[in-house]
Amino acid sequence: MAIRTLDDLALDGTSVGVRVDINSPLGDDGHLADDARLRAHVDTLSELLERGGKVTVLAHQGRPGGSEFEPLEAHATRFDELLDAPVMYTDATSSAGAREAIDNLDNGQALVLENTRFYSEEYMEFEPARAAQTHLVDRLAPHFDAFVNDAFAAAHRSQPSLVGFSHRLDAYAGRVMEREIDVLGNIDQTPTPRAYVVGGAKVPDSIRIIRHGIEAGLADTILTSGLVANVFLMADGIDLGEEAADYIMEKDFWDQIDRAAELLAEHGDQIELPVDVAVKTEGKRQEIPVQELPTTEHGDVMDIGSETVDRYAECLESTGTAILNGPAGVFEDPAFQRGTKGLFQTVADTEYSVVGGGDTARAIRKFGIDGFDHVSTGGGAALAMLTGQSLPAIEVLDS
Ligand SMILES: Nc1ncnc2c1ncn2[C@@H]1O[C@H](COP(=O)(O)OP(=O)(O)OP(=O)(O)O)[C@@H](O)[C@H]1O
Ligand SMILES: O=C(O)[C@H](O)COP(=O)(O)O
Repeated sequence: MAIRTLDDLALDGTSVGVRVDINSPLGDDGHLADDARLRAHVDTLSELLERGGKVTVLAHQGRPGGSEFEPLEAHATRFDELLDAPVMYTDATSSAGAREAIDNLDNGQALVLENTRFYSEEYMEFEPARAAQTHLVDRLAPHFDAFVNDAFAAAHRSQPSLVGFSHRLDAYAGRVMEREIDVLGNIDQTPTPRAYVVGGAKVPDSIRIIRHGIEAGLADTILTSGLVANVFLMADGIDLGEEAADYIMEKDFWDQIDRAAELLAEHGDQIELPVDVAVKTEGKRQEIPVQELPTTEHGDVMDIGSETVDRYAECLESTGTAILNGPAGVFEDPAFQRGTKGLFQTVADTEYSVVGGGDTARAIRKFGIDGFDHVSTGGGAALAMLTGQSLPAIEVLDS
């Protein structure tokens, strides 16, 4: 891949359109509940500003109709605090007013445009050449001298602001994009043996990651946890009880039990399942060996048990690379954090560790776990890369 980076971009009063991904969880009153994605882009934006660029930031927040579909004013205010340069905001994306604000920027000043998804074409996916003709790109491109894409977390979307500008302007990867491509695009070069530590609740995605990891020869061992492990346990013939079965049914994951059974039949020697689990009994955590399931009084299976954490830790001791996606349990509930905390700490202590997933990254921050070699900013994008798919917004940067 030949992707130009900020090292290849000469800046001297240059007007740069920069696509970032600052799509963030919002509090009830619309404030930013987590600014991690904004902080991730500080290096790229500071570098462009310090080197004399006139920086216009494009980004989305939420999805049309969703509760987090909000303006970017709070994001602009936070950038103003995080960056050593003035950051302005305009509540327009490509109107005459927005274009005038871009043209009025001085060297070293930044402007955040309004949520790109307030404009309807932005929530559609196009071939890059067609995306370059959309109104948003058509109106803004003449006001930029160059385009920087730093929005790795949205790189799996072929939406206008992500793939269109690269057809009209010289395009470069920002520092976040560069590092993500470097790490996730070179997983096959990391120390072996490799373990995929797969948990969380997106069972179909996880099963795709596991199959690709094994079949592409990337993963030597799979350590399952979270809801993913529950599905594998059921596929292995374990009766988890009525509540767990109802939950799998409610999530429409019934057919995933067959997918998991196929994987166990083909590659069972590489896939580890929990030996004990934590359930909710009268509101409290209770750990039960898997062989003792189902018990009549317990509720849903909410976490992996301590014995499983120890066994997985032993396995990771001889692992060169651990790739982690998905919490080991319902970590939002204090009674079911133990598995996630224990397992994540062990992964962080592995020789080389890579982490992907929005909730996974949130759990890491919540528990203050340090020591990972790479924490991806991407959820769906990291997942797409780990399953060997090519990402449209990265493809168009390849010159
Ligand atoms: N045993 C379980 N039963 C039900 N839910 C679980 C279980 N274990 C973990 N979870 C849930 O999984 C969710 C996170 O899983 P998910 O697959 O979305 O992670 P991620 O890939 O890091 O996140 P994102 O989707 O934001 O990229 C958490 O909300 C957690 O409560
Ligand atoms: O949060 C994400 O994964 C990215 O910002 C992409 O958002 P989307 O799934 O709404 O396109």
